[in-house]
Amino acid sequence: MSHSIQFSTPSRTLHLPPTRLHPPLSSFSFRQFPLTSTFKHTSLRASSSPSPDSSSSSSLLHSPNGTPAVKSEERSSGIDVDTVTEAELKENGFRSTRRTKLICTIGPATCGFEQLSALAEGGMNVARLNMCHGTRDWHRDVIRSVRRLNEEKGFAVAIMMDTEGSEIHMGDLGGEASAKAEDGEVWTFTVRAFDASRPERTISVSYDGFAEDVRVGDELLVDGGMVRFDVIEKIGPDVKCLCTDPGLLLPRANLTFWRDGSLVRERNAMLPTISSKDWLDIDFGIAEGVDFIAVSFVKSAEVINHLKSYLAARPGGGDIGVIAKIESIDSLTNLEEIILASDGAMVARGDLGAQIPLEQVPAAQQRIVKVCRELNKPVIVASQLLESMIEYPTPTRAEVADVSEAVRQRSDALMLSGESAMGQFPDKALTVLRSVSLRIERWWREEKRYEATPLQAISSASSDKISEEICNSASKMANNLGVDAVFVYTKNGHMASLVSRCRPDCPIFAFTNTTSVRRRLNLQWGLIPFRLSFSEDMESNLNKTFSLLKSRGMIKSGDLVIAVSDMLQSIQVMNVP
Ligand SMILES: Nc1ncnc2c1ncn2[C@@H]1O[C@H](COP(=O)(O)OP(=O)(O)OP(=O)(O)O)[C@@H](O)[C@H]1O
Ligand SMILES: CC(=O)C(=O)O
Ligand SMILES: [K+]
Ligand SMILES: [Mg+2]
Repeated sequence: MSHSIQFSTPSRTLHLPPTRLHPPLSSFSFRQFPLTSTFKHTSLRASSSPSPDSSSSSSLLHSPNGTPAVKSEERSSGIDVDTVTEAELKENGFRSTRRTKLICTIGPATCGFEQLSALAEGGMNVARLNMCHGTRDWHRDVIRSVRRLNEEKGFAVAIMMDTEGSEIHMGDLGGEASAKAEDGEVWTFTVRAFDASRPERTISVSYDGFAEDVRVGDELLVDGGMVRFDVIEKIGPDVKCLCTDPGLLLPRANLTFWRDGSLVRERNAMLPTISSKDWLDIDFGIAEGVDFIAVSFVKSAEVINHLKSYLAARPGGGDIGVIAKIESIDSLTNLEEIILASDGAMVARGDLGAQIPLEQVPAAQQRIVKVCRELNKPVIVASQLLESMIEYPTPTRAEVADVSEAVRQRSDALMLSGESAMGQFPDKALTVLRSVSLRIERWWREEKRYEATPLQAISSASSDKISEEICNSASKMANNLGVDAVFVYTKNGHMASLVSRCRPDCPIFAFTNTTSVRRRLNLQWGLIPFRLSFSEDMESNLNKTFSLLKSRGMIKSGDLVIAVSDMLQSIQVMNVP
């Protein structure tokens, strides 16, 4: 049985494009939705089986006679869903499906096909590549491995490329993994390049103006204070520094210098947010078809707009989401306009904590998460979530509390950095993120602890306003009726993000017809993205979806669902036939 609320939109008042119009009904009409029971069953092979050994062929669709497989991208009548999500749904039921998305930075510890495969099995939704490290050939290999994994094993792992940016950082230590600076040692920071191996106690600096900008008496902080030096002498391109807080120097670590207790932003503040090297990396990202570009050290909305217009003008570039990394004082000053211009934001606490006092980072995080939610942009909480797991197999209690807080704030995604890039326990770290997310989500859902965040209206165009109201109402209805899932049919993903923004109690099945939109949706809270070819006819879409999901055992007769769509602006409530 089905009820539908249709928003009839007389063109006289709302000027919707003709394709959105449907026969005039009373503004809010309930009608029976006749669902045919003559489902055409497509025979699906291993894709419905989550078992690891069968998953290598899991995205292949077999014809009823069991002959040749068709690649997921080529078939038109099937449905693609992430094999791990599918397994989770079947195992735990809809309600306990994880809502918080997980991002892993890929590095030497995780770049092999089997290692990537293990991360995908462990729940990685997005793989991040930090262009500060590695060669383009190395990154290309990782991107291709992830794509192969998606095709062969039925995942929808998205790829996020993170730009290097042109803030001041150390060189790469001539191939060494780290260097230890001891208390009282004198080190040389230099803008000279070394031809051969790195001279002892010498570090190269990326910024040519460094030796001119620093002054004797300044304090030099590596990675926001992991190691500290006092500047004691300047000799041409070399700056002699005395180590005052010992520690490990890591390749390409960020450098800041402080004078009289304040961060010095001299001419380095004028460095371009996107350097010439970054533009080459961006061209590489477009050519390789990455899903997101995360822009480091964003200072204003202009750079985001600039990049977005650059992407829009390039084939395939328009499919790439631009994520603003909030990690500088300027980005906090211009937060709202930056987030409005972007397709999402990252709370990059590592560098942020080097630019503002550490005790201000939690409040900044809360503010960024809140602004993103209000403006309907996905938000990622990043850096040091499980830092101790780089070396140890269990997290500290404090780290678990930090992860819990990010989940409780209902951020869209959590990110691993060194834990997955070069740590000893990448899979265990991912398991901790997954289990803490699930536990906190369940706890808060059961106790109905979520404060009702009043969401401000964000749309200006009238048809967008209708979509927004539909999603707000559908989410509220979903909570009040305790439905099993919200189904959203969306071509460009916007309607799905509007439902996600409401953070309803049930999972959101987002059906879209392109694989690139499907992968991008994988960053957003609570969305379970499916690829499905659908038509303008909601009745046939629903029939097709029910049939395909039932045949895979993902839904069953009697499940209560709410369906919304951006083609036909309607809300339908129905039991699966
Ligand atoms: N592609 C890579 N190759 C080698 N090492 C890597 C790679 N990516 C990351 N790492 C290692 O993992 C550590 C943490 O990685 P991550 O990219 O998260 O650094 P970050 O400092 O948090 O990011 P950012 O440079 O964007 O501020 C790095 O310091 C580096 O040692
Ligand atoms: C992730 C990142 O860039 C940071 O935390 O600085
Ligand atoms: K970076
Ligand atoms: Mg950073």
